[in-house]
Amino acid sequence: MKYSFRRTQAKHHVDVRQEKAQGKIQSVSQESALDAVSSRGIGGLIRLSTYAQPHVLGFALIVVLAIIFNVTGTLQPYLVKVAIDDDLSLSHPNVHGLAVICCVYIVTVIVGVAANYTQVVVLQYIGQSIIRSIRLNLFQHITRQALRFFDKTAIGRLVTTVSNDTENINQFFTQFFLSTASNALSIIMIVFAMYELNGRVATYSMVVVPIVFAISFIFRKRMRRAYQVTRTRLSRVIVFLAENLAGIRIIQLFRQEKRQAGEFERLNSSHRDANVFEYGTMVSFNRVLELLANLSVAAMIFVGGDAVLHHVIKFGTLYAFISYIKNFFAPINAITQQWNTLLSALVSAERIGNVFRLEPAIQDPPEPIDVASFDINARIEFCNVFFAYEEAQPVLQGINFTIEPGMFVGFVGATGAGKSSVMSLLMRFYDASTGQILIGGRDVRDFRQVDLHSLIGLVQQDVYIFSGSIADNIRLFRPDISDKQVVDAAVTVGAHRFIDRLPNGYNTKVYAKGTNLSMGERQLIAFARIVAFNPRVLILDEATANLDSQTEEWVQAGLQAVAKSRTTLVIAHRLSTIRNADTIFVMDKGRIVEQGNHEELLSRGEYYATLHANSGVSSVHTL
Ligand SMILES: Nc1ncnc2c1ncn2[C@@H]1O[C@H](COP(=O)(O)OP(=O)(O)OP(=O)(O)O)[C@@H](O)[C@H]1O
Repeated sequence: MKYSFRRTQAKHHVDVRQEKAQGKIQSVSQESALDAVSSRGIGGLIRLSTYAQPHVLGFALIVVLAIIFNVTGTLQPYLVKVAIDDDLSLSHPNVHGLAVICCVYIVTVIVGVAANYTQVVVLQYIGQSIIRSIRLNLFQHITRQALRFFDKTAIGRLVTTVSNDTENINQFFTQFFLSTASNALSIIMIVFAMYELNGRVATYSMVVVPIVFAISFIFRKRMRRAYQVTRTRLSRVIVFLAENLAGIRIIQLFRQEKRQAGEFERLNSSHRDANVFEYGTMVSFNRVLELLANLSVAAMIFVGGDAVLHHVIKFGTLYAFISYIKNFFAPINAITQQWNTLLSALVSAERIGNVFRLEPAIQDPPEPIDVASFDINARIEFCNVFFAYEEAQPVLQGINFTIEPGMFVGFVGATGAGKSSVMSLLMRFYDASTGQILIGGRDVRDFRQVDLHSLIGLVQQDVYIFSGSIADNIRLFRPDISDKQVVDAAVTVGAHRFIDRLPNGYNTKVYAKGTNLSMGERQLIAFARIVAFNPRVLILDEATANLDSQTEEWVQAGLQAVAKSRTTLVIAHRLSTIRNADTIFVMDKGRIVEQGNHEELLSRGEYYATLHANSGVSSVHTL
């Protein structure tokens, strides 16, 4: 394919301008809290360096190895100089001296290679250990966040932080740290060696230093900008990919593949252009430095050659100078190439810091109830509860009810009436704006979240199945739930029938999200999970999908089995599910508008009776 860097460069500039105009490249003030980056600050990196503290000895070893590597590298041209000036230039060349220098040279090469190898391996180990700890802490911190956080945050954004941003920190410790320390040392040693050989010629050589600085200064700004644009565009590609893969069914159902592929292509092309521009800028910088290095060598051949002819320096010294000048540019080039590594580490450290700074919106109380010594009778009370996800959009408006231990109650109402929100508050996924929610007479905010969630089991409409075996999915990877308990739970809810027929029974592998199981089978596994975990309260958000009559019968029987001996709250989409409920709460626009058992509500002839009349022909949701 014919490729034009200039064209890409021009396109890149146009894209950047357009994106700025459209506000896609956001200023810090416009970005979300998670993306806010103060590009110059090194605070984030300093805070993350606490993860490097346990490896101080390892870093010390790396510094020693870097010194050894550089000393051997600097010695080599000097050894050649000694061989030329002291052994070869004599009227009778000193063959024994040459042999000694040859041996010493080989030793320096072997020692240098060994030091470099050990240095890289140790550094990789340290870098990977650091990111392992950061990733683990990030994962734990993210999973502690309240649901409200996940409502508003793109999952792709979090995936990028845990995968890419931590990798950038690794590169900082492994590449930037090693390269900068080692190359800086190399420059110092080369300058030292040059002045040792001949101060005047060394001073002439230093003329290039300000030129190198000027070139670096000019390119630095361009490289930084190019780098930031590339990262922003890569982040967009990842977020787009994550969201589209998560919603792939919908995309396929609505035949949006082509449109989404077009959008993905646009994002990818824009990332490619930014990347090509970034590399183009970097390569131009490298080539300019290389040109300067070669011009310096040419100048040295002329100036140094003249000095040799006038016996100011020896030929071997000229050889050493030429080698040192070439070697002088290599570390400068390497250091400037690390500029991007530093930049990305700075940005990533800030982004990681932004995640760590998030305070979970739902916090455990300082002195939680000791559930082990508290006999919870599982009475549930809502006392004048008001709630809104967004201010000014009330979702629950003065909810009051009491559910006695062991009761089976149903919640019905049109879509958006607030049924699921009631359950979310009971599970303390969110906190009520005002009012109180009590379990066994104790406020839900007085429990540790982990205790509350072991008291209340939740089966949602869309049962989540993890990749693993059926048994793993019933015990949810908890090793203390034995195989017998798993089978007993499945038998209790009637899931054993279908599991037993599978080729590998309880060890049958299921795909992530349970795509190789039917809706009813997933429901039964979710019921078995509840029995295995044995919570005191069960919340069931009944599946809306139509099950065949046989599976529906099994699911109903399963539900009766789990509901036995525990308080059960069912959000019913089919009124048949709650026909026998002790009480039914009928909700409308965030309020409980009716309450009673099936017969009482029917005889009243109001909202529930209308729902019932319509439920024969259509779903409750259509009201
Ligand atoms: N995470 C959320 N963020 C913002 N608003 C939400 C959120 N979840 C629900 N809502 C809004 O709160 C209101 C009540 O929703 P809720 O899910 O509790 O209703 P529901 O009765 O359970 O409906 P359905 O039967 O369709 O599940 C709706 O207007 C909905 O748009």
